[in-house]
Amino acid sequence: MIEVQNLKKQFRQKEVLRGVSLEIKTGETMVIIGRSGCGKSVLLKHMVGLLVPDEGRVLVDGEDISQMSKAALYRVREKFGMLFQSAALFDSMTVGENVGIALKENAQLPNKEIEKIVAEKLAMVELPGTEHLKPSELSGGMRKRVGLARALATNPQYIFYDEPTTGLDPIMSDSIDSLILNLAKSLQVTSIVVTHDMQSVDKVADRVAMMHEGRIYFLGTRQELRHSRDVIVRNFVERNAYQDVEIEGELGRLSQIDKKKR
Ligand SMILES: Nc1ncnc2c1ncn2[C@@H]1O[C@H](COP(=O)(O)OP(=O)(O)OP(=O)(O)O)[C@@H](O)[C@H]1O
Repeated sequence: MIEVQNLKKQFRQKEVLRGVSLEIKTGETMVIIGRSGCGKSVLLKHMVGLLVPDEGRVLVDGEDISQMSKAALYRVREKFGMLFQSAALFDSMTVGENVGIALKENAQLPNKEIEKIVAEKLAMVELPGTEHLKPSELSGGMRKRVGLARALATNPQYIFYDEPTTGLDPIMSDSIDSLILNLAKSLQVTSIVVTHDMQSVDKVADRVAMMHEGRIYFLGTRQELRHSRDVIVRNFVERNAYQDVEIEGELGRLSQIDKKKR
């Protein structure tokens, strides 16, 4: 279980997290949504110990990772698999080498064993037998799958996905969502997914946390999200980004009229 408690983070003058609290239960898929720049990635980075909070803390299975030593954090991170937005593959290495990199660095396994695990993980992401390819030979969707196979290599308990479907066409996005769903079921991992993509929310989320103005504004199941009558939630869900601009424009116009009257 991951417990985020009253997390605050400021960059220069900008308060990005203003007291975020969130519990992610073992085995669930939590999807974090919110408008661009609202702090989703910053929250995710705190959860994996890449950022240190100004206030508050993050507990992973009861251990506070916020102030941990590097060595202790390294041990906790062995529970994590991370799929970053860009998939972050090394272009000079083959697919097989990319997937096996953590096993080579940490586990000190014999090469034959590493090859076996790499083949198994590539099969899990439906890319069997692609070990010899170079990342430059892959499509965007395939790169994400390889990134996911690499995240799975060390048998993580928690998988973090940062915008897993961004930049992919709808069919490719859907197949990545299916994969997230299948892995969550078959491996019983806890998944944390940051996304803008409402199709993904509908497909994979057990619960949804929507961030707004540095806090968790909505927390509930995907059905509750769909049925919410809250204007800010509705705006996001219906992708009605223009409405905010219209409201702001309208308020600006009204305040001008008000000034003239005075
Ligand atoms: N290391 C940093 N230094 C300074 N500012 C940062 C840093 N990391 C993030 N920010 C700022 O924090 C805010 C939130 O960024 P974040 O990447 O978490 O947004 P996001 O919700 O993930 O957006 P998107 O959906 O566009 O990826 C932004 O204004 C960003 O510029």
